[in-house]
Amino acid sequence: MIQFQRVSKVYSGGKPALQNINFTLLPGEMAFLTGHSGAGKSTLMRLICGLEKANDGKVLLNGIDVSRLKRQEMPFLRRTIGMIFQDHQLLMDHTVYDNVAIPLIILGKAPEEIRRRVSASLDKVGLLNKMKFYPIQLSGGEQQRVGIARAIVNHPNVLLADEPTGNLDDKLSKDILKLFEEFNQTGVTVLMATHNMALVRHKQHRILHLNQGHLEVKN
Ligand SMILES: Nc1ncnc2c1ncn2[C@@H]1O[C@H](COP(=O)(O)OP(=O)(O)OP(=O)(O)O)[C@@H](O)[C@H]1O
Repeated sequence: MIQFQRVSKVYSGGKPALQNINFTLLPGEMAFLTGHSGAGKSTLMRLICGLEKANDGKVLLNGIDVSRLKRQEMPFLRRTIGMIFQDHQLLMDHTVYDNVAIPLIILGKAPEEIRRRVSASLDKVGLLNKMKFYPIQLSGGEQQRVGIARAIVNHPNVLLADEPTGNLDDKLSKDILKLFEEFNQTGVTVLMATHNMALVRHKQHRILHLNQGHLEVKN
């Protein structure tokens, strides 16, 4: 579950990026986070995973106040979250397999478990046959799917995706969205930021709309 209680964020020297944000995303819920460029979408995502701290209010993730966690407690929090970025942040000098394996290597998992989980993740995103490729040998959509496989390899119960379809055409964007919906159907809480209203318009999921740092919850 993700809960924001009267959350505000101001970057030093700037105007408020988020003002008095209140919402709850229930376990297993899926929602879109929309808004114009600079509305505060990335800031909100970064607050959930502890990459930024709120100036005011509480950000609760599975009941834990993220803004009060100590630096050394952060890795425990991050294990429960899968993060996907627009620019996917893959290591270009590592194979697809290695990129997906990284979170598990960091956690010190046994090689056999790593093999099993990486294969399962790559299978889910349809890239099992490309595990030995390097990211440069893949299309933009495939690279994005490697980033998704890496985000789900540790079985997170929350998936945060910040403009995951930003660089992709309509067909690929719909494919990626379908993938998130499939994860959501297995009980994963999903929050996906996008400025692509056409992509989300006919979907049933809740829309959290940011307008200059203020939240307007639609439907
Ligand atoms: N590290 C930072 N330091 C100072 N100001 C920042 C920082 N990051 C974001 N901002 C400012 O906070 C506001 C919200 O930015 P944010 O990146 O959260 O918006 P966004 O909705 O994700 O935009 P986009 O769709 O363009 O990615 C903007 O005014 C931005 O300039």
